[in-house]
Amino acid sequence: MAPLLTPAQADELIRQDLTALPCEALPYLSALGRTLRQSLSADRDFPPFDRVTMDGIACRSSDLSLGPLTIQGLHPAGEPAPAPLQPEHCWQIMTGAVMPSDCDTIIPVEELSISGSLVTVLESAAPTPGQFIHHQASDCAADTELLTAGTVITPAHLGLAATVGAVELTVTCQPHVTILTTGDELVPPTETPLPHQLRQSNGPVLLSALANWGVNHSSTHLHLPDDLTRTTEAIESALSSSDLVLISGGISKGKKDYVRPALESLIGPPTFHGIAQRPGKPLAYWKPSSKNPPLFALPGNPNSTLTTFLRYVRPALHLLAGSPIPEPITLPLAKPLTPHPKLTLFLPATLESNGTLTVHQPQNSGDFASALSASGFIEVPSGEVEVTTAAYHPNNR
Ligand SMILES: Nc1nc2c(c(=O)[nH]1)N[C@H]1C(S)=C(S)[C@@H](COP(=O)(O)OP(=O)(O)OC[C@H]3O[C@@H](n4cnc5c(N)ncnc54)[C@H](O)[C@@H]3O)O[C@H]1N2
Ligand code: MOO
Repeated sequence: MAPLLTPAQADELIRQDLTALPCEALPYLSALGRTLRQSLSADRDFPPFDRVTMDGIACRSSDLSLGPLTIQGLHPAGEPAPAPLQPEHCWQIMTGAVMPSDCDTIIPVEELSISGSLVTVLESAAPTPGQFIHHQASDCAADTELLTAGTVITPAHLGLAATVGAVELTVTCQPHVTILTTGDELVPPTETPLPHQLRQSNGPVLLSALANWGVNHSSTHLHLPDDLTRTTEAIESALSSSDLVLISGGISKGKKDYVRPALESLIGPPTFHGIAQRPGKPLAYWKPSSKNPPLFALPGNPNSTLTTFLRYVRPALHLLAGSPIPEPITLPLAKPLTPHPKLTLFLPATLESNGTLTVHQPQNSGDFASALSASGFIEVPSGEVEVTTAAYHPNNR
């Protein structure tokens, strides 16, 4: 193995070669979680008219000192602006209605005494002219850009798309991801393993980690025996049919670790192999070329596969989607922690309600149970001095 990189050096090598996949147009309701590749602007002023914000009456403030007002009629939401208001009259008005242009004050129904068609303002009320009016264009003027390309679409964004009538959205195509897992010792989760066997779990973890990303229907998974020919054939086929290839296992120094030899025979040496980190030290990466899409060979220990997916593949998915990579957040640790002298540590952690991080120290990279209750993981660079804060990567992004 060549000298080990730092995580930051690996990030640089991964990030310099990845660009966004092509776009497609989708009905807006199918675009949740996808990356927007157009901007969205207000098609009109918002609100588009002076909008009433309380149920009550609309009147002229100058009429209020003259005694009870007479109700001229009802002016609900969804009606065009009403006829001119007669002197000493008012409109019974509803939230969402167009503010009549000859009125200046809204008084909520709670501050009124209504008897037949006569309305008296309660003595306890002190209406101010202009109150309870959401003025036209006060949220934004027509043509204001509200969402930029690169936005990952949330329900609130779809609400905006509906509001501005953007019923078709240009988004990034989903990547077709091929997942290959390796290992003679692994049997399908549906089978009962012999004493020397284990059930295969990294395939399901990667499939569902991608599904969390909305990459549901375009990922495939194949489990391979420890066999060079089978491994080479499966990788060759994956390279020709995928936007991204993820391989788990078979990338260390074992006699039956065939992933690197297979890839070297197909596309040459990796961009890097080995990062000074735990877990995930034997991570290897082949950058995209005319012969291959980007390919990550994730170390097979379950913690190593999941952590290297979250730490390295997830940012790569952001780049392929054309969305910005979320930065980790530096937060205080519930207890100080001693770094490793040579390796960056990734440790499962839970963000507590008081804003501190409780760290779950795994026994080893095969100890998947320690991560089960974690909300994310922390990244602790190598060093000699105890640390009291750490960079936190939440799982859910
Ligand atoms: N001489 C050395 N040996 C090892 C080194 C090293 O630097 N020198 N690195 C160790 C580290 S760190 C890791 S991590 C592992 C990674 O090795 P591989 O990527 O080749 O992974 P495998 O050997 O195939 O499997 C490791 C472990 O994980 C289990 N596994 C694998 N795939 C799955 C799966 N799909 N589902 C569930 N469990 C899986 C497998 O049974 C093994 O127990 O290498 C160390 N060795
Ligand atoms: O670094 Mo490995 O990923 O610890 O088991």
